[in-house]
Amino acid sequence: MSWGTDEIAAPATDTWGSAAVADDTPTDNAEGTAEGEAPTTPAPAVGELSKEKYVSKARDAGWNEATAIDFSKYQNGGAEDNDWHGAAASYEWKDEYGDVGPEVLQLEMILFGGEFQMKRGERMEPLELKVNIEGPVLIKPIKSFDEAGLHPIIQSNVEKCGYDKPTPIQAYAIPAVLQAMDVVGVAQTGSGKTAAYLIPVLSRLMGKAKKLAAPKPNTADPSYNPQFHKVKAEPLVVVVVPTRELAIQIFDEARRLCYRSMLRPCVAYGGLPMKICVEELGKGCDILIASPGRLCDLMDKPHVLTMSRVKYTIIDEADEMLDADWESELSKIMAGGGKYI
Ligand SMILES: Nc1ncnc2c1ncn2[C@@H]1O[C@H](COP(=O)(O)OP(=O)(O)OP(=O)(O)O)[C@@H](O)[C@H]1O
Repeated sequence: MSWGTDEIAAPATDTWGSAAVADDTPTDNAEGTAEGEAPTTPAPAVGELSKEKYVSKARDAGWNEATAIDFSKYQNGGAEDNDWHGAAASYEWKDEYGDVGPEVLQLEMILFGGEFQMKRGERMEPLELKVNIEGPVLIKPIKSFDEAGLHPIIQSNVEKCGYDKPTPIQAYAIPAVLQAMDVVGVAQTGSGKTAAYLIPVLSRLMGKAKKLAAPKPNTADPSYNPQFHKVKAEPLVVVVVPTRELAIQIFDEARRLCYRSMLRPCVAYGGLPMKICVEELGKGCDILIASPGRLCDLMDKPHVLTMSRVKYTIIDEADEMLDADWESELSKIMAGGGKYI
């Protein structure tokens, strides 16, 4: 795994943030097909549905929101708040689906309806447009998401998120990642960096997930029993973030973008009961968003997590993560659990 040589920089007057995507599969091309897509009936637009009705149906159907946890039950200390966002509803995959799962309107309301989740950024227009690119290849920016040749399911999820057009960082980073480049992206805060790496990475994995991903249990099946059916988490994508707030925010975006895909996102961050983390990972995990300390703890439990299938490593807030404080954790993570300093 190497650090990026192509740099995308959008100078701004504001706070800065950065994200680095490292791709372990440099020979692949962007996938743009949805062979075997399951036939679906067109759904009414979310806005036309009665939100209350679908959210309440969703709850009846067992889709769980992030729920408060009584930490006194776990007694492992260290937890400062009592929200466990890792158990928030995400798309549950069944073996019998083809490459694309059917729509679940109740979940769609939760993911894209906006009751629980932050969605489309309203202040994208005034974003600074000055862009610097460094690297051997000149990237032609995309002007629309259509132009990017995304997998249809990711394209549809982007539309459901209400993203009309790519932000500057997305216009450059999406085609670069789709062309299997390692990318270092720097842009002002709130400029859509999360989607800038998640969209192309997920799009590239779609269609290949069946081949690449580890088998996962049918958690949607009522007979699912964690004791017997739990698996080892073998993520294809690891996103490392410095704070739990950021981890939760990225997890939310991943839940939306993974809708109707067999890619299952999970989040793990410090301060939360390890027992619950392990339970969630035991349901299978393709996209792992984690804080460095917790990720290293999990890597020390090879029966819970292995990094052997990782294809993409993303370091969010890379400027902060590359600080000396995180050196040993990052060395371990980048070495994939093998030798590290
Ligand atoms: N193309 C787009 N059009 C409209 N809204 C978007 C687009 N891309 C992302 N957003 C929304 O913009 C908001 C900010 O995005 P995001 O959190 O990814 O920014 P960021 O650059 O990662 O910020 P930070 O540096 O604070 O982490 C989010 O609500 C996200 O859903």
